[in-house]
Amino acid sequence: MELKTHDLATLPDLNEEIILNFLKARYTADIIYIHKLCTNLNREAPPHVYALADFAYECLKSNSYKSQCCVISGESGAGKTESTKHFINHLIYLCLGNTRLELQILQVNPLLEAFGNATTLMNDNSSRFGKYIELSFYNNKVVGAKISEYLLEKSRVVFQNKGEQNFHIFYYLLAGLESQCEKYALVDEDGHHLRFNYLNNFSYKSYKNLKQNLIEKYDQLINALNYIAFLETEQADLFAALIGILHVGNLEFESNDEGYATFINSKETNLSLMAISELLGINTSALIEALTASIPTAGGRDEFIRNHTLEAALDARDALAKHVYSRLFCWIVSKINKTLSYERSEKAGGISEIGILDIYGFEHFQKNGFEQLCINLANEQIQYFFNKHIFSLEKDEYLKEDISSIAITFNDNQPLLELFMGSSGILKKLDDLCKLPRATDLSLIENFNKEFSKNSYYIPSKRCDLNFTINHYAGKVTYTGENFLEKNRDSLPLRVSELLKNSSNDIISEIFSNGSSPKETIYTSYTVVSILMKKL
Ligand SMILES: Nc1ncnc2c1ncn2[C@@H]1O[C@H](COP(=O)(O)OP(=O)(O)OP(=O)(O)O)[C@@H](O)[C@H]1O
Repeated sequence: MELKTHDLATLPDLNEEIILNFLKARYTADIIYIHKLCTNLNREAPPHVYALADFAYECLKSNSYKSQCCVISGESGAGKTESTKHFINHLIYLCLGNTRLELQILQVNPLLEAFGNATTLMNDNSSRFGKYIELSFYNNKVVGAKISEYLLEKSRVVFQNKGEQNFHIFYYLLAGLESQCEKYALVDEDGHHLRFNYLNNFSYKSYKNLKQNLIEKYDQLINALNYIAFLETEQADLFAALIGILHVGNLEFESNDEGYATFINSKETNLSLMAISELLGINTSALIEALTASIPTAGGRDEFIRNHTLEAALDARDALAKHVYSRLFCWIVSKINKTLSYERSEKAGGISEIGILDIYGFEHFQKNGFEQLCINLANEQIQYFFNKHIFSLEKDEYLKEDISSIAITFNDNQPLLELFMGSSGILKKLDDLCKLPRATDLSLIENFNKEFSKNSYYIPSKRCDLNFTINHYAGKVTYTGENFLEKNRDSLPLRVSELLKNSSNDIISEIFSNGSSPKETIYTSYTVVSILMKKL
């Protein structure tokens, strides 16, 4: 096929066949990524992510160092993360990138993807967090970078839906640390691979075919960690903590005659207990006590030790795993930021920034939970931002020029944002009910149905169940309110966090010594979406 144009939008007819033939022709001719075509606002440049990066860079230079922001959007699997990487790659190319800092910036993505991405039904490498990357420029050269991360999907650490996986890092470690399988208790006393409950869709049969690839990924990860200045001792503590999390998932409990949780003593659970003591560096008999009973807290409601039900013990166990993982993730990001930071005072005045926002795309699965609700709400925010800029501002422009005959209509999603984030909206109700000890997921959904049924964006279930449907800009999505309260509370028993604070694993004790991180308040969903809104 002869390529008459590089811009599909200029073709008179456009269908799937034409698009695929066009892409194949470009691929065969090897003209997909050519940096030099997209420089100095080249008029001949094709519509391309490189051309966009070039445009941002030129605006920054020509606009007296005016900072720029690029928002990348699209549904899950659309190519946002890949585009972000190409965008940054081209910016570095434009700065004639060859400094150590620039090479470090290029290593950030594989590192973050190992810890923050996972295989989902829609994408083998789906981002399970949102990120905003700011590159700082001084005299048109990159002098530093900063990453902000949002709303890591921590529930994935303890459970994955059918056909999905846990965060990539766990599989890289299983392959990469195989030669040290005894140290990490990856095999039992007969030398058989241990099965980890937190990798619920993982089978060692399929792992055999993937192993080589996973080892390569592990090696790349080590390179990236070394390059971004993670010390060897830090890497050892980090990996110990991560494998420790997998062993936490193998702690099992049962309900005794009185309805209280007791630890199941077995060969497997004892092996994991020993591994936890070694890897997470905590006293495991104190851990079992902390998972099966709460002690009174100063000013708290309880005066006596309260034994946990089986459900409460399992929740406490999973909360431990989720909190350790999410704090490790924050720790990694802050460590990266330290390496990539620069002395602001030295360069005061002439600094400008290009920011790139890449969040997880809109999701619509067969079963959608609290995580999908937060992700889709964040995407509604981005849609609102687009509407405002593309339609509203365009409309104002027309009116300014007295062109009133062109009717511009668009679906304004502001009422939907109000439904969620208004002062008596869904998120406020959720937070309010989280404070009531007797509230249940069912009473929460009943409350939603009572309050919001009249809102055209909210459709209650016809059955008396936990489902409700939201009329999103991208279509209707039915959510199940299962575990909404628990996930929004996101609390860690005090005794467990005390144990972690005193851990002999240096990273664990560090990340639990600084009190609760700001994101771990019960207002999780509300806060995160608000922060994102401010960024836009
Ligand atoms: N420019 C590209 N070149 C080649 N493959 C691509 C490109 N963009 C996307 N892909 C393919 O599509 C997959 C999904 O892309 P990507 O992870 O960037 O999607 P996303 O929009 O960030 O999704 P999510 O919201 O789930 O994170 C990639 O793993 C890759 O296989």
